[in-house]
Amino acid sequence: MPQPSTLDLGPAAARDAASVDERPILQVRNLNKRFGDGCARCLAPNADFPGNRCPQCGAVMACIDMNFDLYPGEILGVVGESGSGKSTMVRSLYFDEEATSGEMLISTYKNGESNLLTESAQQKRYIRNHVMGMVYQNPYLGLRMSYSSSGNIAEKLFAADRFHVGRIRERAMELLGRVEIPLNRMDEAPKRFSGGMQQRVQISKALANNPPLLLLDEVTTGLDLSVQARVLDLIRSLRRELKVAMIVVSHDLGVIRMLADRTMVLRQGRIIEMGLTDQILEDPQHAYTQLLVHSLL
Ligand SMILES: Nc1ncnc2c1ncn2[C@@H]1O[C@H](COP(=O)(O)OP(=O)(O)OP(=O)(O)O)[C@@H](O)[C@H]1O
Repeated sequence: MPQPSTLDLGPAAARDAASVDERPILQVRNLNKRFGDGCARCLAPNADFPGNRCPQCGAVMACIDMNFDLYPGEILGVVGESGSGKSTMVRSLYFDEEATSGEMLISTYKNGESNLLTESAQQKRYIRNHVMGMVYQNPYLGLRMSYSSSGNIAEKLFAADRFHVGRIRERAMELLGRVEIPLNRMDEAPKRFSGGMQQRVQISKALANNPPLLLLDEVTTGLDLSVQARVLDLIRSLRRELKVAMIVVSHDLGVIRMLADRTMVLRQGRIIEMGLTDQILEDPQHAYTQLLVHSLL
């Protein structure tokens, strides 16, 4: 039986599979992201060329016709080799990149009837503050390093029109306590914290307004194994307690095995396989997944 390369923590789904509601929290339909304008060759309806870079104009098709659902409280893992489109996919869902086309529906936003990708910039800001949280591999992207940790959380609460100073302080204490930042350090700036602590502050900031959906992009990459294990444990317990749905991008199958109920495999911008994590890791169907699993385990 294949074993994860770094952390041997056993399958996630068997231990804490959340009760999965019928209606997806997130539906993604035909998501496309192209870097570059494209040309007659790559924009043709049945364009066909090896890889995802147009040989004529150099445009990169980073996400091609991606379709998937995510259920409340579910963790969906995303794996694939470098350049397969993992980060571009989550960055497009969080509006860090402008998707070229497609639909994204979230059941708690306008009753799941509005395509978030075509909302106004103002609505997208609202969605990023209320409906989704993002945790980046690089904590400098998610935190203001010279603000205090409590100030980082306050910033997120302000953005959601929560201005009561006493309640903001209480909420910061609650969140930082939950991610095990000592409260006597809550007024310190994250730039003085270790990498693992910075990721924990970033997670607490992303959760400040109780979003039902959290996107995590390689959040434990580069951390020591013991620090990594603590962050992963935190993510699992948050899912259990808060029932927040998550998309977890990682090149580390140990992380995916520990966290994800289902996993999607990306190759050259396309989803080539999706299924229960145990099935993907132990009985991959697609030849590329077999290669990926065997090379990464
Ligand atoms: N700003 C950009 N301009 C042009 N091409 C880009 C840009 N960002 C990403 N790409 C291309 O899009 C494709 C997907 O990149 P992406 O970073 O999403 O892959 P990834 O699977 O996250 O890779 P890694 O695991 O190395 O982070 C790659 O071919 C990449 O070169």
